[in-house]
Amino acid sequence: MKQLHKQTSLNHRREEEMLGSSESSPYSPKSIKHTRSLPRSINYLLREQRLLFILVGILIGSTFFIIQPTLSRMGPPEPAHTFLPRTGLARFSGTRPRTGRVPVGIGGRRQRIVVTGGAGFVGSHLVDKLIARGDDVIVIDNFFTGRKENLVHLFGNPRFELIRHDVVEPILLEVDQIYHLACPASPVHYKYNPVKTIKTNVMGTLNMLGLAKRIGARFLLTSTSEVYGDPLEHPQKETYWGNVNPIGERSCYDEGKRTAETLAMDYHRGAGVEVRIARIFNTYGPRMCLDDGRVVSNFVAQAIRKQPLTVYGDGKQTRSFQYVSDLVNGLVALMESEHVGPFNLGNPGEFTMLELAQVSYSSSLLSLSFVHCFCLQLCLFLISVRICYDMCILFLFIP
Ligand SMILES: O=c1ccn([C@@H]2O[C@H](COP(=O)(O)OP(=O)(O)O[C@H]3OC[C@@H](O)[C@H](O)[C@H]3O)[C@@H](O)[C@H]2O)c(=O)[nH]1
Repeated sequence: MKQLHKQTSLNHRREEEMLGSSESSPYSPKSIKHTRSLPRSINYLLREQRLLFILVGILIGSTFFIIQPTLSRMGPPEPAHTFLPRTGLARFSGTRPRTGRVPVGIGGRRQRIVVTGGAGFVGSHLVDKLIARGDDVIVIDNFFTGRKENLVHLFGNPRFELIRHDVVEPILLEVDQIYHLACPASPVHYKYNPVKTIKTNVMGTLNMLGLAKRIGARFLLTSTSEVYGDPLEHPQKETYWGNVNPIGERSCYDEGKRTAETLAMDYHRGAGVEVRIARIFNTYGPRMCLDDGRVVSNFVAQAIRKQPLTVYGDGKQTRSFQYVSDLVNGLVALMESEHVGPFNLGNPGEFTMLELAQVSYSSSLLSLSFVHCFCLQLCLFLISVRICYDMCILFLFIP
């Protein structure tokens, strides 16, 4: 401590001496530099028209920065499929620019879309379509019936995000469109926990409609043909109000979806939310679970396992079946249209469950006979190759 103190005092003294000497000298190096460098820099600027070049450079730079935002607004025309929301924010801000305010560096033309239930059978096909056309897609799913395998091919895609979230809880996101699919749809699954099913339909739809209202997004509800209950009219038009049992085993789904439709229309009429309502009829296609419990997957699973096909009741009840890609095209077309709905999405051709069973049975026979045929031909080919080989050995090497 002592030594340190000593050194400090010595240094202090040296500094004082240096300061004193510089003050006492009338020509300190600093002041000389200052007085001489100022006119020299001005001279340098004025020589060889340097100042002129600097001014011209500033002029060109400012012109570019003034004109550039105007040019970026005059971008190429939007592709036919893009939709830009005209509600919500437009009402609050009077005249909303078509692309909205987007941070620098983000392409303002792409749409940001939420798909609830996007890891499910229909949802994952919808996500594929939206990603393929160039949109940014956020999937919300609680994986009750949805599976990550349905979306695993999109995991590396920078325009895709997956959030594990249950729609019965609120969530805040900034998007242009909301496709609301989240709800178990197979009778086996929705009857498994009926209270949860109706909660998902009511609370989940309420939360997503609240989000749509808050951010000015367009909202599409995937309702169901089951809102017609046990219909007394065939085929069912959208104007038919249905024949639904409010206390039955299926009511959690039927009445849940009917309430969801009511909520959508109330938000539309009361809060000006742009809604679309699709009533989806029976659908089939890839990514249906074999244990889904619906008639198509049941028949396929039974045919593969060579079990008898189970037809419930007398088998005379009719259904129509559409392929999943047709449904997805319909959902997107409805979202982009001006039709609020409700709008039936299905195949117009109906047939009975007995007819479906017959078709499934003949198809399974066909596929079996094809496999058998192929195996038989393969065996014959291998046997003939072996015979040729033996014959060659016999004639060439045996004297
Ligand atoms: O193994 C089976 C399964 C089902 N069925 C019958 O096949 C018919 C279709 O039943 P599904 O379970 O496939 O589907 P449902 O038509 O009852 O409900 C469906 O309707 C439309 C969608 O929106 C709903 O998500 C879905 O629940 C019913 O009459 C059912 O009794 C069989 O005969 N055998």
